[in-house]
Amino acid sequence: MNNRIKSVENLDFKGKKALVRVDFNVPLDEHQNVSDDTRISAAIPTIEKILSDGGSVILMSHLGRPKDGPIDKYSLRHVVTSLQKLLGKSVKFAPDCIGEEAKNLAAGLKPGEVLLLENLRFYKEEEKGDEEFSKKLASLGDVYVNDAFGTAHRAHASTAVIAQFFSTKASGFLLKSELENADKVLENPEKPYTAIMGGAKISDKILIIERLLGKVDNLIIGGGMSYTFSKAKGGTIGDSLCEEDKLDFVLELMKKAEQKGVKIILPLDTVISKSFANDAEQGLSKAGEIPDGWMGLDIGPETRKLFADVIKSSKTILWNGPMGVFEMSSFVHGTVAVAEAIAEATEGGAFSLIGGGDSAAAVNKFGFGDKVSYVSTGGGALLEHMEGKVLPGVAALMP
Ligand SMILES: Nc1ncnc2c1ncn2[C@@H]1O[C@H](COP(=O)(O)OP(=O)(O)O)[C@@H](O)[C@H]1O
Ligand SMILES: O=C(OP(=O)(O)O)[C@H](O)COP(=O)(O)O
Repeated sequence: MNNRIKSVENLDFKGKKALVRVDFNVPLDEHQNVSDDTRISAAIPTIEKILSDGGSVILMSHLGRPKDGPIDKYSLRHVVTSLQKLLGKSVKFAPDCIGEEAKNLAAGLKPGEVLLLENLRFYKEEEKGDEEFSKKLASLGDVYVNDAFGTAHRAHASTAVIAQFFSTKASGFLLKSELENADKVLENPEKPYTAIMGGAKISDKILIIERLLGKVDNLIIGGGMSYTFSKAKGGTIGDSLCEEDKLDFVLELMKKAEQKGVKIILPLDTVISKSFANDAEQGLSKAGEIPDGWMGLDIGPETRKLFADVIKSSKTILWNGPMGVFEMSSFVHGTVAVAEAIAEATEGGAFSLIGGGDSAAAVNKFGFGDKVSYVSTGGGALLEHMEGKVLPGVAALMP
């Protein structure tokens, strides 16, 4: 990381109110309980350092992608219990991230106290990087700290624009250590270098793939991402996830990969389902031959073997995005098979880096967290850092 950026470890927060951007975009179960607290626990060292100096902490984050203002499903209130448990102390909650109540709660914070603000994305100004909104948030604290590695690739109000309103700004422990760990791979990746992409954020991550082509030898595409590739190649994909406006882009991407000598490895078969439900009627189809009225929700057994063989012959492995809807027991097998192959490759000496909110949750859920080299809290952020980009959330911390 750029060594001109201040770190919380070199600051004294005594008597200060630190406004800390964290990434508490965590998976919630059907009862709105946190189902994986990796991202919350990863932010604890920074919070504790500020509190132990005699400062107070105002936490701000997004949760999910709300489109039309406040909605209970995406309320950060749902993370309070987990946060309190991990911190071992009570946390105040502001039901709006700006406005009178947030101001009063922030102003009344005593040293050692923690306040969590409601979801920043309940305001469209957050993603737009609106200056006025940033200023209102900034008025809540004296010092700005960014520890939201998972969101550092977004040039949003709370991750980037806000920094200009502070004379003291710093990276948290998590942001710093994530960048340092990723840099170990970035500097000298041993070959063959294989990237594995899956998940559901297709339009974002398809663009990243293009830029990874200059770095990797193999690119495995699974999960929700793969159906756009199938369709672009002329296949039928039923009701599977697809980014229609990226079909031409994907064809270009495959051409570019061939020119660069990068192997793109796509699924051979797909577990299909009549609806997006664990207990719906299920079947198996060849990739690109999914009948109407069905959707692909996991990679099939032939694909699992194909992907595992490539992974096991790799020396550097970068994985973001589950291979299927791993939250439902019927569609876990692809993600488990890939995690197993990565664990085996790692045991044989490969370096494996796995990132993303859901990917980290999957790896932990299936017990592979300590069988891979490093689990990052960032997915898109990790990939963008790995392609050599300075992330906006990091750039904003430079003096
Ligand atoms: N075939 C699929 N159809 C629909 N959703 C999928 C499919 N495969 C994976 N997913 C979903 O992708 C989500 C994770 O995607 P993403 O956010 O891109 O990953 P990460 O958080 O690890 O960066 C999971 O919730 C998973 O259920
Ligand atoms: O979960 C996140 O990214 P990830 O899915 O790439 O790991 C971050 O919280 C960023 O969320 P966003 O992709 O809605 O901006």
